[in-house]
Amino acid sequence: MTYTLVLLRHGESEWNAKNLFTGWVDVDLTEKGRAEAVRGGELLVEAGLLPDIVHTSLQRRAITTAHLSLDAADRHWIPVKRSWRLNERHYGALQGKDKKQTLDEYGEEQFMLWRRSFDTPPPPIEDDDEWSQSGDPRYADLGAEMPRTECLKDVIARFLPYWDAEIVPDLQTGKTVLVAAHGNSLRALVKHLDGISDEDIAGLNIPTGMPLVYRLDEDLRPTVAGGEYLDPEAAAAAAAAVANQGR
Ligand SMILES: O=C(O)[C@H](O)COP(=O)(O)O
Repeated sequence: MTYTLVLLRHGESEWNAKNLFTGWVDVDLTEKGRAEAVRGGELLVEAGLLPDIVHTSLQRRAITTAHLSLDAADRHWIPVKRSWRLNERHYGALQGKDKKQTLDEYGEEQFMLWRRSFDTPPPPIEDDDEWSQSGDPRYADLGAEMPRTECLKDVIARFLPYWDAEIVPDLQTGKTVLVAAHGNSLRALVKHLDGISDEDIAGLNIPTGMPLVYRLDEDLRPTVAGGEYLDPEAAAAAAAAVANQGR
């Protein structure tokens, strides 16, 4: 018995296209991002992988990606669960900043610490910053849990309770589970599934709009390390482009 989990990072967003740090800012998809989402759904059909349930973040780019892919796969009707715990990593005071300008201003080492280190968060965002989520009604119940910056370690800490309580039980009923989320919330999940070290996770990048399939054994260990992209060549090229953002 194996469980089937499909991970899908949202398609290209407006701020991916502009090369801006996004985090919890609720930007939309570009036309290219919408096409990626539709293509993701077509790849699911071609692989015979039809999701029975979908989990998304509370952010438009993941919600719309899930909808467009499932629509293309004629699975627009399946149950959906959403949680802030699947949101992108909160990028703190970097939200809204240009990645290249940030690299030029702070240098390679600091840029990569903020972007890919396991446990160094960017400076926190001020509540009156134009890109703060303070006062956003969708996070009203979070209270003191509402992040103002996060490193990957923080994302893992807020993501794992949702994984254990909501996603694992769905997998264990034999459902094909789609998780439509974000570059860094999916890096948190992949790190957990594959047991990637705190150092090595820095080198892992997740491309937009490319379904990544994990078959998990009964102990929730991947039968193939790293899972399998449905379009591996396109995924490798797109992951390299993510790694090079800011350059
Ligand atoms: O929040 C963002 O800017 C992106 O979704 C992820 O960015 P990163 O690849 O620079 O972490």
